[in-house]
Amino acid sequence: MSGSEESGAGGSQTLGELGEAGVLKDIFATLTTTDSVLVGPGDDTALLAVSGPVLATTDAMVRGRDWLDEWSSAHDVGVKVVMQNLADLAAMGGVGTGLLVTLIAPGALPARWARDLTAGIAEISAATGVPVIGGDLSSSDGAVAVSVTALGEVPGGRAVLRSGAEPGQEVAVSGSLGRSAAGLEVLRRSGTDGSPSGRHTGLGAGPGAGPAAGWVAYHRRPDPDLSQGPAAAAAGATAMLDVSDGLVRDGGRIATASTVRIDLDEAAIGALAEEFVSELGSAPALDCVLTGGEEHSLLATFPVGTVPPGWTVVGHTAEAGTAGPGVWWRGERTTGGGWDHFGG
Ligand SMILES: Nc1ncnc2c1ncn2[C@@H]1O[C@H](COP(=O)(O)OP(=O)(O)OP(=O)(O)O)[C@@H](O)[C@H]1O
Ligand SMILES: Cc1ncc(C[n+]2csc(CCOP(=O)(O)O)c2C)c(N)n1
Ligand SMILES: [Mg+2]
Repeated sequence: MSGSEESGAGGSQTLGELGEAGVLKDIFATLTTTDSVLVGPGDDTALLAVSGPVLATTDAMVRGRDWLDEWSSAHDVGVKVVMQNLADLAAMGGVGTGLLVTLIAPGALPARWARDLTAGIAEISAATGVPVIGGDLSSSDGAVAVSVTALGEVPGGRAVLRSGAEPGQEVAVSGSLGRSAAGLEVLRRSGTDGSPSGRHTGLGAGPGAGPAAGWVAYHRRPDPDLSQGPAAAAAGATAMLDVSDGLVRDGGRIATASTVRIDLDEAAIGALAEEFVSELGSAPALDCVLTGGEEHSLLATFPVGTVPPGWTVVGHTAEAGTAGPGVWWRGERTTGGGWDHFGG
């Protein structure tokens, strides 16, 4: 949001100086709406017209845990935290109807950062047609956290749960795997010491050139094809989720919820890893595909022969058997890897 970064009341102002009303005024000025928003931001609650069952999900990002200021701009964080939520809606076969945004930050935070965050949120909101309908502000002694709650609906009328997979079905992914993790790895290798190569410039995709720059850009602002959620539901997907914590960990969630075994296809996974091999090496490349989080591509199961166009088959389901539900790779159950906020 280059425009408002330069406009407004000076570039060095803090949230404390702007005050709550000032911050809200800035935020409201950037927002767009839709016909189903009967009352938008500014009252005690929003009022939404809905025509059926409502999807509800929430996802938060915390500075130092989910992003580093050296690697991601506030605009990146805004885009990403909304996309995480919209991907969860898509993973049910749904689309968004409204977003609630909470910002918790110290008074010393530059107002420019909050404006840039809001610009990122407003940009993805406008691009996807999902309006911000409200939110909350609170302060902290230093932590910065952004939480988004998304409401949605299921256009096809059938929400796709994690629990519907059956033995003998195909397991497929709607887009890339490992790009966000590869981008994070490129950023890690470039360092966080403030050197020019490790700094977010806000201009290009960041460190590296060619494909690596694309992975970094994807890590900062994931761009999964959200339309594949409703498309998969319409095609008869039996189970679905978005890959936020890694193929193995998230695949395990479908396996457990559905009581099936998922066998990953070595050739298909190897082909997806190929993109990363020359830059990262073979083992890290494979690791990105198997355990990389924050991708937000959709992972779904389909009866054989019904996988929709644009999806890549990465495995199949089988009876859980005496070993129980789980994900199998190269003939063995795999449990390790993937993201866990508390390290489990
Ligand atoms: N603090 C909480 N209180 C109540 N329910 C929670 C809480 N945290 C998570 N859940 C629920 O647990 C389930 C798993 O949450 P999780 O955040 O892992 O979702 P996910 O879709 O697997 O991951 P992601 O949020 O990265 O997309 C969800 O149904 C979520 O609503
Ligand atoms: C500085 C920094 N370190 C690590 C990561 C990686 N990371 C953070 S949360 C997450 C999984 C999804 O979380 P959730 O399940 O809450 O949506 C991953 C893979 C990052 N983005 N930035
Ligand atoms: Mg999810």
